Amino acid sequence: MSHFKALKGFFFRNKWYYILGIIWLLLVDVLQLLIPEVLRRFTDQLQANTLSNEDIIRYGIYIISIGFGIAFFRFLWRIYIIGTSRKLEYELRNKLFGHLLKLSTNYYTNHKTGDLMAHATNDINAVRMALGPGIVMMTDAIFITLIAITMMATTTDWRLTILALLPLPFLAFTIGKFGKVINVRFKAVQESFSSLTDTVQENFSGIRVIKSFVQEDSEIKKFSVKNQHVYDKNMAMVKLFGMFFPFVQFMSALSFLIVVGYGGTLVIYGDISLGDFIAFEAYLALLVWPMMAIGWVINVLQRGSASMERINTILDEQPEVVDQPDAIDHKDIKGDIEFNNVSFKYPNSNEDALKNFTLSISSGTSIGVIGKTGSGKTTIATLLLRLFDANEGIISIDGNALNKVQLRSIRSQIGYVDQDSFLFSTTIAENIAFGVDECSKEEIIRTAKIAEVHDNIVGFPDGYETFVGERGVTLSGGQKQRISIARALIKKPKILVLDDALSAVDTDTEERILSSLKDAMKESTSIIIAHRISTIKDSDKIIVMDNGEIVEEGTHNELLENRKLYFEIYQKQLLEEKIAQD
Ligand SMILES: Nc1ncnc2c1ncn2[C@@H]1O[C@H](COP(=O)(O)OP(=O)(O)OP(=O)(O)O)[C@@H](O)[C@H]1O
Repeated sequence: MSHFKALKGFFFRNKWYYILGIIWLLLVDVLQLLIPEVLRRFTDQLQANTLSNEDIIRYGIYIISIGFGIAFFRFLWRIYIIGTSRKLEYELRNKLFGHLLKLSTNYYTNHKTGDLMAHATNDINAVRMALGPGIVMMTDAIFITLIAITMMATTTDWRLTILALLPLPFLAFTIGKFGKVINVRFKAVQESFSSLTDTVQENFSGIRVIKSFVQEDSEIKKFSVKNQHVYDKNMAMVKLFGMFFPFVQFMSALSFLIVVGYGGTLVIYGDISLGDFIAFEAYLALLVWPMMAIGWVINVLQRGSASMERINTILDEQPEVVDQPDAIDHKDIKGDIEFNNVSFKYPNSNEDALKNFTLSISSGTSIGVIGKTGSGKTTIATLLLRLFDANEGIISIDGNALNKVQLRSIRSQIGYVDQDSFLFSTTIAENIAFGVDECSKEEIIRTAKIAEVHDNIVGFPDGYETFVGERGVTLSGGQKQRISIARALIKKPKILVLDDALSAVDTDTEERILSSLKDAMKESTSIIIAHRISTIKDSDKIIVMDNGEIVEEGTHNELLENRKLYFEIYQKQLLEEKIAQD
């Protein structure tokens, strides 16, 4: 339970909600416990033949008033306790999401999205259940049990009380055991269902691959197997509950049998009144539910505590890349970039992605980066954005080492277009304006024009208000890339990084984009990573990467004269173009 300590701030802020909620809850219990007393007096008067019409009305009013009081205070405790647990869920979810977004990119390499989603849904829900319904049931069960037993023993007969309660500890113990099995089976149901939803999600996302490989029948079969698994797990649960409820009823019936037998004898011999007998039965009926609840409460609290532990593990996780205390806020980056003897290995890799990498880029110039796949091109951008910190060497902007500058000031002044061109499921306008707090429609259109995507956008039914993704239009790879370029440009970045961002665009459009960019980005430094020579040939300087190192550098013409790797790539691409034209 110590894992809940992390929530002490929340409890402290909301202590009055919990305290008042528990008071309302106890009031409901007191009112419930009054009913047997009313029944006792009513029956005794009935038996003694002293019941008048006014008495009947009076007892009726008591019962209705108690019923009304129970309903009213039950409403209050639900609002105070269950409502507060919903508030806890809301705050915890915000905290977890905010924290997860602050963690470094490496965290996401090592953790599956499905697991993170499970923490954000199942674990938070389990904590809410423990600290809402769990607390209610525990308080309720303890209070009702204590008062009902005291009332039974003091107002009726202590021997009858002991005998009637004999089956109950056994009942509570067996329910606890049942609870454990229920827990295991419930987990199995959840796991099998989560695996089924993963399959469905993957099938829908990969529907084009399934269709083009004619794999519908095989996928349906695989789905069927998983569905059968879910069914089997659910049936195991159904069978367990099928035994659970009759068992509880049988065990509580044993208690009632004892009361009927021994209590009936006590009534016949005049040791207790008929009213005592009726009240006793009513108290006993009130006890069955706490016995059932106690096993459930233990499970809910255990599950909540385990979930809180998992959430705490995430919340204790620290971002790997952070601002140093003396990091400066470098507001007006000029764009001079230096990589000085930089070496870097990804955390879960044995190979250097960059080796002794040294490169100097002056502000306002453009540099083209080309090389084989996996040669370290993207890693240059990754390190410049400080998504990872280099293991050795220094990277600096305008003479300031990157780790001496605040992350926010670096990243906000770099316009990065990544290879995936990921867009959010919202309008095209909102996607373009993603990186800026405010901007005019004209500004959005202006950048879309530079990125040569304006004509495509106005061709969509809702223009700039067209939804992208599942709820809207499906964009071509080239359209996505150009919207991503507009998204980077609208930030008016001091450094622009295009990472293979024109690969899905035809060479004519590419030429137009590059020439518009040249005008728009006169003051900025550009790093253009590409596989096609046409994308980088006009850059002020080109570097050729191989195996994490620069193997050639110079202008397009210089590199062609070198007749090395760059020349080879050029020749190959010329040949490919020729074949394509023929
Ligand atoms: N997150 C990562 N974890 C481990 N290794 C990685 C990671 N990202 C890249 N690598 C490895 O680092 C090396 C350089 O990768 P990088 O993405 O920089 O290459 P690239 O030249 O941009 O390739 P491409 O042209 O295919 O985009 C590769 O060997 C790659 O497998």
